Parts: sequence; C-alpha cells; structure tokens
Amino acid sequence: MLIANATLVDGRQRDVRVAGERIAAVERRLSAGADETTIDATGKLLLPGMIDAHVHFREPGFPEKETWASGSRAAAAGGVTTVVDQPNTQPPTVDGETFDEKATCTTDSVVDFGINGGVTPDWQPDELLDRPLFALGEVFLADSTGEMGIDADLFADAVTAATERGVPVTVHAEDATRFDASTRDRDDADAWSAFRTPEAERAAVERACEVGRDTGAQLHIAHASTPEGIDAADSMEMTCEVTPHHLLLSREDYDDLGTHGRMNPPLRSEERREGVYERVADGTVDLIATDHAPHTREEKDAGIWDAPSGVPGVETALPLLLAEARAGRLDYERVRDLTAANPAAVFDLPQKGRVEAGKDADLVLVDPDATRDIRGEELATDCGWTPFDGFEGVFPEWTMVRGETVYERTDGEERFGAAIGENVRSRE
Ligand SMILES: NC(=O)N[C@@H](CC(=O)O)C(=O)O
Ligand SMILES: [Zn+2]
Ligand SMILES: [Zn+2]
Repeated sequence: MLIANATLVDGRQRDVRVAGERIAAVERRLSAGADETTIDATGKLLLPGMIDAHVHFREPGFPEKETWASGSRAAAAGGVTTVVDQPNTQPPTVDGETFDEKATCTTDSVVDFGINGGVTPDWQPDELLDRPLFALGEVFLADSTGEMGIDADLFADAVTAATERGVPVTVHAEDATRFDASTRDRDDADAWSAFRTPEAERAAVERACEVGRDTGAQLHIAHASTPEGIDAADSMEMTCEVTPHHLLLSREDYDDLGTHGRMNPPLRSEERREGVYERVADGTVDLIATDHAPHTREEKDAGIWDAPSGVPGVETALPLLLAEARAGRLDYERVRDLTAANPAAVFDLPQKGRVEAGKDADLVLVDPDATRDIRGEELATDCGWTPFDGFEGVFPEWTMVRGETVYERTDGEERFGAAIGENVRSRE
C-alpha cells in the first residue's frame, strides 16, 4: 500500500509504503506497483500512532465500566495504536495466574497492548516478573481506585525485585499522610482537590525517586499533576507523564464537571495547570499518557466522598493535542514526541513510535484543519461521557496497527477492524 504525498510532523511531504506489518519506505516520491493500493494523503498529516502508557480497561472484574473490546475501539478511534493496561482490576494483576487471566481478556483488543503488574502484600514477584510484563506498575503509594496502596518497605522491595530483572517501575506518587483531613466536612466537588494536596504529590515523588536512585531502578512517575512533582522527578533524572486532564483542566472546571471531575491525583489550581503546560511544551515532561479510568455515569453521580476517582481519556488525547497544535500552543513534532517517540524510547519499544522505514506500520491520518466538537455520547468508550465535552478535537480519518486498518471514518460512518492486537513484550 502506498500513502501518497502525506505531510509528516516536521512539514516534509513524503510517500510512505506499507508492506505487510511494516513501513517499507519513506521517500520524496515512490511509484505504485501494479497491484498496490494508493491512498491520496495530500493536505493530510500522517503521524505515528499514539502509545498510551497508562489506561485502565476494566476486565477482568468491571465490564460494566469498560471492556477490552470497547476500550481498544476507543483507543483506535482516538489514534492510539498501543495501550498499556494497569493492574487494579478484579482480581488485581499481581501474580502469574492473574496475569494469565488478564492476557485472556486482551484477545478482544483491536490495538497492540502491554500488561502491567502491580504490588500488593501477597503479590508473587517471581511468577509475575517471569511473564511478558510491560512494567511493574502503577505501584500505588496511596490508595486510589482498587485500594492497592502499599507501605514504604514493600515499595522498596518491589522496586528492587523489578530492577534485578531489568523491568521498569511506574509509580502513583501521592503520600496519604499529607492529605488535608480538615476538608472532610465540605461536600462541594473542589473539596477533593483541597484534600489530596500538591504537597502530597511532591513528597511522594521525592521519596519514590530516592528509592529509585538507591536501587538503580528505571522509575517513571505516572500522572504527575503539579509543576513541583514534575520538577522533582526531573531533578532526580527520572521520567514522568502528564495526563490531558491535568494539562487542560483545573479546579475552575468543577463548576461544570462536579463529581465527574474527581480523579487521583486531583485537578489543581489554574496557576499550577499553566506550570504543567509550560513543562509539557518545553520538553521537561517526557510523555502524555491518559490514565483512561472509565466509571459509569451513575457511579460518578454520587457525592464527592463516594464517587469513584477517574476520568476516561484514551479516545480524546491525541485529538485534543492536535487541536492544541493547530491553535499554535504546541508544535506537531512535540506532539509526536509526547505521544509516540518518547513513550517508545522510555519503555524500550524500538519497533514503534516513528514514521520511518523498518518500523511497525502503526499510523494515523488526520486532516489537521478538520475539527470536531467532542461529545461524550458519540464516543466509542462504553462509559458514555468525557470531561472534555465541548472541546475541539482533530480526530483520525483512519488508524492502522501493523498495516491493518483498525478504524476508519467516512462521511461520519465509523468502521472498526478485527481484534488483531498483540502483546508488545511477546514479540521478538
Ligand atoms: N486516576 C484515578 O483517579 N483512578 C484510576 C486509578 C489511578 O490511576 O490512580 C482508576 O483506576 O480508576
Ligand atoms: Zn494512579
Ligand atoms: Zn491509573
């Protein structure tokens, strides 16, 4: 297949040949072979598919929130070609048997995937680390959905075990001893942000990075939400990710979002949000990952102390970032780095993350000037809502995983491909 006259993120116009699962050539001009299909990509932007290193698809355990079928379709519709699933399912992914159970669910995935393993007091490190694991994580330093928070000793042991096996560790860094219990008598949604303080994040990032440094670990801070957290990770030479919601939403949005805006770590002040944005734009932040954490509308409609934490995001991340680029607030190469090239580099996926000959043909084609308003009920995720309702997004015309079209939108009609997703750690 020949994708003709595509614009790449650096502005070059190129013809791109896909042969089988791979990108065979990227050249100024390629001529189509006798039985080669040609796609005219004039005026269109061709990007490497997003690698979302942090999603919560809810199987096994909570198929009413999301399944591997619905979650992976949401990914494909949002230009995500690889997802990394987190361990706080039911049962939690903490040993060989539960890893294998999770792996069975992934056979419904239309996109490539990684499976993370977690840490609880009865986890089985030897079995778990023997499996084709993507990373150990997210390791919870404080309770979040699934109540998998662990103490300092177990954390240090877990980081040591993973590092001995050359496995990276991703960390949910909040320190519950620094939460502000005096907010507990409030019942407005903003109380959640007042409760889980910025200080709790900074302290936990520092502690985690110290353990990482002492053990020689490859440590990655999940969903950093404050400039202080990002700077702490950066100064200790650890990597970090930021979510689209901490990049684009703040405490000022609780008026619209109410309890639907509850997540961990929580939304921060507008001033901190701007500080986070600067660090994403200037490259201090390594990557964007969504922490796609779907819960049903009914669950989210509970009071602020009872609603579950988490918001969906896998389907809207790349479209939102492309809209930011279109508005001139980020450049397209930065978007490519944050969503594809850097996650591939940080998590050692040499076959992914760039539009280059020899790489997997994980590709997304967009019309950079065609924006669409995001509407929760129109999305492929099963949860049926989004915190970005009414935001503009630049959505894919099609998404390809290893040469197979897994999503296509023509005249508003969407079509999804077969469940061809593979574990990125199982391939040679
Ligand atoms: N971010 C959240 O608020 N929730 C996540 C768990 C997590 O990432 O902490 C979930 O699984 O619902
Ligand atoms: Zn988390
Ligand atoms: Zn998470």
